[in-house]
Amino acid sequence: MSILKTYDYYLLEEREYEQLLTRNADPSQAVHHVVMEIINDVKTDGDAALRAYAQKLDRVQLERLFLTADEIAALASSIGREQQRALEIAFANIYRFHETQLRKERSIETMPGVKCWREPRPIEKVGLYIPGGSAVLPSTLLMLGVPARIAGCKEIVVCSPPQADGKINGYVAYCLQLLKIDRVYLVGGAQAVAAMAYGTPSVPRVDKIFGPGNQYVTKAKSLVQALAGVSIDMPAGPSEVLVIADGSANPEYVAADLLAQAEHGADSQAILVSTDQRLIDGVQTALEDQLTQLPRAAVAAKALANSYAVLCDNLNEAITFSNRYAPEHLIIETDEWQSLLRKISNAGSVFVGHLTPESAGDYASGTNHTLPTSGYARSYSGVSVDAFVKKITFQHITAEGLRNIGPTVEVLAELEGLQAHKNAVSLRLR
Ligand SMILES: NC(=O)c1ccc[n+]([C@@H]2O[C@H](COP(=O)([O-])OP(=O)(O)OC[C@H]3O[C@@H](n4cnc5c(N)ncnc54)[C@H](O)[C@@H]3O)[C@@H](O)[C@H]2O)c1
Ligand SMILES: N[C@H](CO)Cc1c[nH]c[nH+]1
Ligand SMILES: [Zn+2]
Repeated sequence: MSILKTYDYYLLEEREYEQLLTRNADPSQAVHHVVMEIINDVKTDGDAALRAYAQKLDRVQLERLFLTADEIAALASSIGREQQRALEIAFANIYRFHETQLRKERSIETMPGVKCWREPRPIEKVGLYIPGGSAVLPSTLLMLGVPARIAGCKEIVVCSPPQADGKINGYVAYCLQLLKIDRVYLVGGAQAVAAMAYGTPSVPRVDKIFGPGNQYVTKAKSLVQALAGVSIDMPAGPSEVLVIADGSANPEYVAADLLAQAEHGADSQAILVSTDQRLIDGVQTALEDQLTQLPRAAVAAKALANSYAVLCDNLNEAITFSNRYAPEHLIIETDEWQSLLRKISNAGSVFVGHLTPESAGDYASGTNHTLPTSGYARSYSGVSVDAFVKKITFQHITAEGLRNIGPTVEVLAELEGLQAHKNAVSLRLR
């Protein structure tokens, strides 16, 4: 039995091609309506709405909506040394990769005496959403908290769904300590996004909201961006992977990489694009074997039911398909990977060679795992330090500079009919 339905690239009609590229559509607007109601409730009722949704959606009764530094420290102390060490190494590698992103830019003299430059300034208040529905992801806290710290953000608000005991996971607590964040809000889903967008008596309003999440979280981020005037990092919804593999690939590795994203959630998608039918057959067999070994087999099996394989004639076609799909993660498992890199135009993060599992980037190699999904890799980058700063432009003009640039500005102001603009220059040239 084949787990992945296989399409022949050559036989794809345009409409079918389009359907294969579409994911997480909400045609009945069901998610939209649910999320709109949650946003309105939080906006109107504040903390009371957050408590009610914690009860309804997370099955937890909460008095206080946050944990203090002492409570975080107690939870963090419960985790093992091996796990602490792994989180510390991940923290250090993520820090090392991201700190170079805050490089000072050069000042440019566009004409003699006319100098222009840009300087970054941290976004003052940022909100980080750490998913906690089907799996708790402490790694996501490192992926968001490290660039926020490097950028110098003054206030870092962290929200994550409460566990059944009304607390958070000890690994998340340890990451909070590594990041020197001394409070965490026990709020999940769309209600967390709404709380950070509007503010409630307990949860501070922020200037920009970051973080991945399920379809409710992702929808809430796009809605509050329009309704509350708060910025967001990007649409970072259910995880996706597209693997390009040829006859040189190991089917066991390919199957493992597909399953690694499939186990995130039933709405995840794992796509195999190959030039070799035997490789596709081998991956199907390996998927069957490996799936039975997974604790989250039921979730992964559902995700694979939304997934598929595409058989192409050559690697150029494979890249063309991938560029149109614009995957969150692209893995290239072929000996030819070097010649393909320059042809990649749309992808969140790329993993090349047979020994580069995507899991390395999910946790510890240093790159960021908060990435655009659902085709948004066509126009968005993943999270980086840049996302936590604004870049302000500056300029200084000398007397010589004004003589050089002034006449041009006068002509342009005149042709736009904006006399006051022209005067601001002419007065200084007199
Ligand atoms: N793109 C990325 O960068 C990236 C990174 C990490 C994780 N992810 C994705 O993040 C997602 C995490 O999802 P999750 O569900 O595990 O955690 P989550 O924290 O995003 O969502 C859990 C919350 O969803 C809300 N919710 C659940 N059912 C609801 C309903 N019927 N109506 C309204 N709200 C409801 C609840 O408030 C709950 O607390 C996964 O899809 C994973 O693939 C993406
Ligand atoms: N693959 C996820 C991004 O889509 C990130 C993650 C966190 N933990 C494991 N994986
Ligand atoms: Zn992952």
